[in-house]
Amino acid sequence: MTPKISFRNVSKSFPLKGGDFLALDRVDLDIADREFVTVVGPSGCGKSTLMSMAAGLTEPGTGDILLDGAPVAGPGPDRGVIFQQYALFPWLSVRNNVEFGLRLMNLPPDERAKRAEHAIELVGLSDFADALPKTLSGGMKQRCAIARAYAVNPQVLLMDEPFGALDALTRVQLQDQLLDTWSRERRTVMFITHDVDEAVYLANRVVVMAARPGRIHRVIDVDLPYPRTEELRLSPEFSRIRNEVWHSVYHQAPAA
Ligand SMILES: Nc1ncnc2c1ncn2[C@@H]1O[C@H](COP(=O)(O)OP(=O)(O)OP(=O)(O)O)[C@@H](O)[C@H]1O
Repeated sequence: MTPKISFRNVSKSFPLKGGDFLALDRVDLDIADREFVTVVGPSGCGKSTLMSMAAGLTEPGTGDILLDGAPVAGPGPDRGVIFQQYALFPWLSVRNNVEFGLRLMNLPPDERAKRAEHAIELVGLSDFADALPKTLSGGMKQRCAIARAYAVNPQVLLMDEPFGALDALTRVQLQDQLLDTWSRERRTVMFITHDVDEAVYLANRVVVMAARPGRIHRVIDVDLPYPRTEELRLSPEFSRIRNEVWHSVYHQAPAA
């Protein structure tokens, strides 16, 4: 089956004074349709650059990035992008923030309203649909950002440290919320995080990257059932995979 997203021999350099800096070196990765893949690795290993290329916001230097087998040629409504900073419009209510992306799709107003309503319900924000972002907690703002991405009905969600700014408890709650949303309306997800527990809890597979140059170090299968639960999080099987990921992040041999 054609992978949903493919990185084929992707390298990327950025110009630096006195020469180029190789940020990503020959990355090969296939992500299957409806798979949940998390990406971890040391700071500067190129996680955001990789995701930005899948989003069509950054061009690969060499190699190919394919979506359903066709080259990515810029951003598109088939990919929803969610960053750590909530990127909500402060003057718009939750409902209007969620509807914003739909306006660009030229949908009739009643269809727009219906879709926004559904996405807001999906992330559990129905009681706050008319609230302004400044009255919401960080977790609620991020749920609003997720609803906005979902409303456009993208096949792929690209999430760059979306819970990075949240406290530990809110973060865990949003992980459950995201998995609940994903299990009800499954999309292909590529999710970047610095948090090894989060990476294992969410994913089908964890991609561990290494730095200097940025590259894929290991891909670790998370052979644990969904729904993921607190019990599972505290289980020996979870610990085993978590330790394996932790070890491969923190004890990387330098590149040959
Ligand atoms: N536009 C740019 N110009 C020059 N260098 C860049 C640019 N974007 C990224 N880099 C460099 O490429 C490398 C990878 O950056 P990237 O942000 O992708 O890493 P990351 O793994 O997401 O880091 P972090 O975990 O700290 O967010 C870094 O060394 C960074 O300085």
